[in-house]
Amino acid sequence: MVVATTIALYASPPSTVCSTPHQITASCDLDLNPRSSSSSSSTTIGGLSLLFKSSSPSSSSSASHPSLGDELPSIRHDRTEDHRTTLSSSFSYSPTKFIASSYLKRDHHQSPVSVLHGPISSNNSFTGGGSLRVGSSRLFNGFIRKAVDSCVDYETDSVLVDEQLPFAMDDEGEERRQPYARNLLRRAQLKHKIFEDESVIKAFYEAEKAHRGQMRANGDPYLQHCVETAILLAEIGANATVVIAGILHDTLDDSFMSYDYILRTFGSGVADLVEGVSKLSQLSKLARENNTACKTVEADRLHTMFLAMADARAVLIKLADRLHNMVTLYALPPDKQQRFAKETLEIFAPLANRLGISSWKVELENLCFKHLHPDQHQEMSAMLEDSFDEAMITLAIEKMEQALKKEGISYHVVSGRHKSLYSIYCKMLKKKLSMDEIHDIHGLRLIVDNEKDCYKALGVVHKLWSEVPGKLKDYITHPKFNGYKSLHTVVMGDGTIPLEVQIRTKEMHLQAEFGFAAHWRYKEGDCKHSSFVLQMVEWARWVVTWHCETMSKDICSSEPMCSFPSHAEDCPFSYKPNGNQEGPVYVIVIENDKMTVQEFAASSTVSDLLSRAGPGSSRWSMYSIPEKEELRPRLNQVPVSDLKCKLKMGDVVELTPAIPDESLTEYREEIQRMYDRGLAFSRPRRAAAGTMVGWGS
Ligand SMILES: Nc1nc2c(ncn2[C@@H]2O[C@H](COP(=O)(O)OP(=O)(O)OP(=O)(O)O)[C@@H](O)[C@H]2O)c(=O)[nH]1
Ligand SMILES: Nc1ncnc2c1ncn2[C@@H]1O[C@H](COP(=O)(O)OP(=O)(O)OP(=O)(O)O)[C@@H](O)[C@H]1O
Repeated sequence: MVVATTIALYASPPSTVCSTPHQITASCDLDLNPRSSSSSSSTTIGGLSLLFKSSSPSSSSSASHPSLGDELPSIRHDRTEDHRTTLSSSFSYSPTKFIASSYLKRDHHQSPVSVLHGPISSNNSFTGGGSLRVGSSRLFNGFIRKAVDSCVDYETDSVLVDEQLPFAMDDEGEERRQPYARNLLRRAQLKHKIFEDESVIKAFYEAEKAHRGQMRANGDPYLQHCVETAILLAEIGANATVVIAGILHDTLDDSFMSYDYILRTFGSGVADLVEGVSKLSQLSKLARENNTACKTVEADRLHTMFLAMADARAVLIKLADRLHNMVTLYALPPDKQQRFAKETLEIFAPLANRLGISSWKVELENLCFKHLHPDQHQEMSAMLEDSFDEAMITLAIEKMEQALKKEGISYHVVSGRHKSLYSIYCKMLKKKLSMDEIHDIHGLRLIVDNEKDCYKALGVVHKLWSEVPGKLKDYITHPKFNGYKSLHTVVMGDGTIPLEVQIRTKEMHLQAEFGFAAHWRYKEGDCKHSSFVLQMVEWARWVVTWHCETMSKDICSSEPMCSFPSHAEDCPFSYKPNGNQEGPVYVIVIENDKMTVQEFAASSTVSDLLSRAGPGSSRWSMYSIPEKEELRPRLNQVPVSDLKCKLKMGDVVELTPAIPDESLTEYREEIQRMYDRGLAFSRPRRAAAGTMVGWGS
């Protein structure tokens, strides 16, 4: 059965809600009525809202987002009834968003990457059928194409998708042998057409073989985790390469499967991504074991390192992996739950935020909150279950639309959101407020054409609802220090619930989502990010956004609505992977079982690192290293053989590898000899002899 899939992107805030699995989308022209025979789900990415609308005779369920978590069991979907829910029974949490947009009326000749676009029609976009449509929009031909050239494997994608597979499928035989696997695959296929892709099916059976017999702590077959991870990726619009890498993401670490095998079977695009995820997993494990994430500076470096050292898509896979692990965290012992939740809150939720995948960020944060502060979580969930008023937001959007039309004010998007549980909790703590004093639990955002319309629309809002005195903020006349512009007001919505309304133009909105006043920076508070970090984040967001763009069958003649504000030719935030060699490198240094994340200037070498470690802190001389490999510092687990070797982002340098007990005497002697030479080297340098291997500094 062919399922037509439409991907729509809206300029709306990332969705945040914790009381309901329903997404409600209001629209003037398109049939986005949740009760119609189409099903849809939304998520946000790159600050964009993505609406996946899938019209299929079988999709009879109401519009719903695939839900995650188990905040509010009373509204849990029956997984047998709703094929949009994820496979695990513990999933029920879902963000909600309310969007009404005159953009829905726009034709489909638009680049889906633009932040303020309406829906992009894209039949079969999940099948990856046809080659990837790189360069189909001017915007894409320009900056993004250049920026991602070196890291996105669109060639590989198209090969995978278009050509005959270089292997014989034996899935029928496999199916007979592993009926549970067949069921798992069928259910994944019901959720996403991409799971009907031959290469994805092949990956599924490879993963099944690789993980056969392995079980998760919650009793599920391991394969289930691989599929759930891939489903999460498919849900944000990932293409076959990423979904395949998602299915195989644990094979390098947890099975017999080798990089070479993945390379031969699926190509370098998939193999490199799986390797990237494996490296991220190792780093994250190191950080977790060393509590590194608790230290702000180091956590910050880790965020940047994650984005910089791997293709941003590997980070996406790692995030999906972590999200599913968080959903099933209940199955681990309490101390592990705490460690994982802490690390997720400190590393992965901010990463999701930086990448603009707010629905994942919200889900991760709420799950962490639940594990780290179960009492507060429960108390707040109960309170919010009463106070969240979904219908009020839908109604308010409708009223606003009607009033704007009546006044002849054209608008682009009216969107609404509930504030997430965790966000409310943080705001209460930060501002020492009670829940009643938080006035933006319910919020609307209106995006209009020009500044004049902002003020006109404000008048409309104040006519519709009564203004809460003292809450009007005119950041247009008086922009914030970071350049943030918008009008904010709080009104009493229908009933007694306050409603925050933000009104801005497209340009102001782009500034608020990306660039200097970007929401992720606002949320990270006072951190002073170097321009390198800012560029890295913007670049990673672009890679991710670009990646989604390729998912949609863009129309070649599409004219970008407005270009990304911070990525003009001379934009200081435009990260150029090849051009910008000046950024620092972050390296993990392990010495005496202590891990630090250190920053080095670009082009620094192992020798620079050793000299920083200093003679007192390490037994290595910066000029020479022992002949015995076991005694050498290790760079990414390999004994260093060249002190001039350049450090790369994310390298792991072990200064004090474990020495086997039985050889201690022998090693001590060698260390002593090395010290003697090291001292000699601090005077005029001479060639190392005997057991030493000499390297120039
Ligand atoms: N992207 C971005 N959004 C911002 C920024 N500053 C404020 N906002 C948005 O505007 C909302 C309210 O900000 P303000 O009106 O300044 O309110 P406040 O005094 O900080 O706090 P409350 O009034 O308690 O919400 C925030 O919840 C954000 O959604 C910014 O610098 N960047
Ligand atoms: N009034 C609103 N209408 C629509 N979306 C909003 C509104 N206010 C914030 N958002 C968006 O909701 C998402 C979640 O934001 P969140 O509620 O966590 O923080 P915030 O309200 O922006 O900031 P703070 O917690 O400091 O008040 C963000 O993408 C934000 O841009």
